[in-house]
Amino acid sequence: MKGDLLEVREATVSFAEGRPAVDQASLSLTCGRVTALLGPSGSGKSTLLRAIAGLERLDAGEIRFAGRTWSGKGVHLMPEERHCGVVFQDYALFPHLTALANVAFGLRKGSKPERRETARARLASVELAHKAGAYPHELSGGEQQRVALARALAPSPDVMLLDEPFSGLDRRLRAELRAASLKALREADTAALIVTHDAEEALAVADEIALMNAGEIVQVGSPDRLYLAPVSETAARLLGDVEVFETRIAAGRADTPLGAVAADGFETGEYAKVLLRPEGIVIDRAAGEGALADVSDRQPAGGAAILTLQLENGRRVCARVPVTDTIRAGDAVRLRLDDRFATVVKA
Ligand SMILES: Nc1ncnc2c1ncn2[C@@H]1O[C@H](COP(=O)(O)OP(=O)(O)OP(=O)(O)O)[C@@H](O)[C@H]1O
Repeated sequence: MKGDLLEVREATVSFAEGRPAVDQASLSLTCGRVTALLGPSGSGKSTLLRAIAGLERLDAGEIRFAGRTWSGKGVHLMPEERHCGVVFQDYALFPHLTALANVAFGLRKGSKPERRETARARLASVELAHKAGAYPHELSGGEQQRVALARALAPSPDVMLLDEPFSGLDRRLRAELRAASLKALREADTAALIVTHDAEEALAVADEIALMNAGEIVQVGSPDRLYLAPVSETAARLLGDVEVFETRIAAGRADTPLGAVAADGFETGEYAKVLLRPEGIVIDRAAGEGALADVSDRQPAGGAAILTLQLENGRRVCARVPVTDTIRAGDAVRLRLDDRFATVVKA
């Protein structure tokens, strides 16, 4: 129901000696919202998802939904008691059942005709009503994944957990499947968690992103906030390109070769890092103000071009300009920073 919360509090899962696979991770999921769990391979994303689904036990911490403990001290509800829908990357459809029968399979409530009706509605919600009678081998990869989604959504779960659901598909199909899935998830009003290692995908699908690294949740927030105000260099790099300038705070400001950034909450003399997104590098023609730089390279990137710029002190930075921009390799330019794209964090 709208507003219900799934709360993961300091959840820890260990498989062996040493660092736990999930290390005191905290996260909240809200019904009607999609959260992306983004992190590199091996960071613990699947393990956390499996713990929420009840497929892994917690060593510490707890998982609660709408105030009821699912996992915690002395409590471990079985997966079927959690009312979670799970979609894995490999679809796992029953090969001998039609698309409709696959979707109807997990339904327990209602008469047989009612269950068929619910299954039909779910297939329609992923735009596959016309494939109800097809067997999995007669469906494309993207269609199979949509059937898997419809099957997981059919019993109207409180929580939907999707582990890399769009990988293994080509770019165009991925985008289509993503749009269809998001529509179905939002209509279903469930709390959805989508695991991905693809930053672009996380930015595209999520109302909220949780960044995971080495078992820990390092930051949670809206895509814009995470892009513009990362809490650390690690968090910044998980979501996209960033230039990092090591600096020392003086008079409430952090200096970089491209200009200063306000550094509230830091002491004078403290070491810090300025994290600057590529969009925050402003390029002026050589006559303007700012740090002098040579354009050492220009690479096309679709509608944009990536410039490599060498500052007088030898430091290189990369910036994006529209493909229509006439700056070329060999040009001399001036650079300054737009502090809306800069954040100061502890060194
Ligand atoms: N059943 C298991 N037994 C032992 N170690 C495991 C088990 N499952 C996961 N691990 C380990 O836990 C760590 C986290 O794995 P996990 O699969 O959760 O990461 P991930 O972020 O989902 O990675 P990927 O994106 O590659 O799927 C890894 O070091 C992995 O080797």
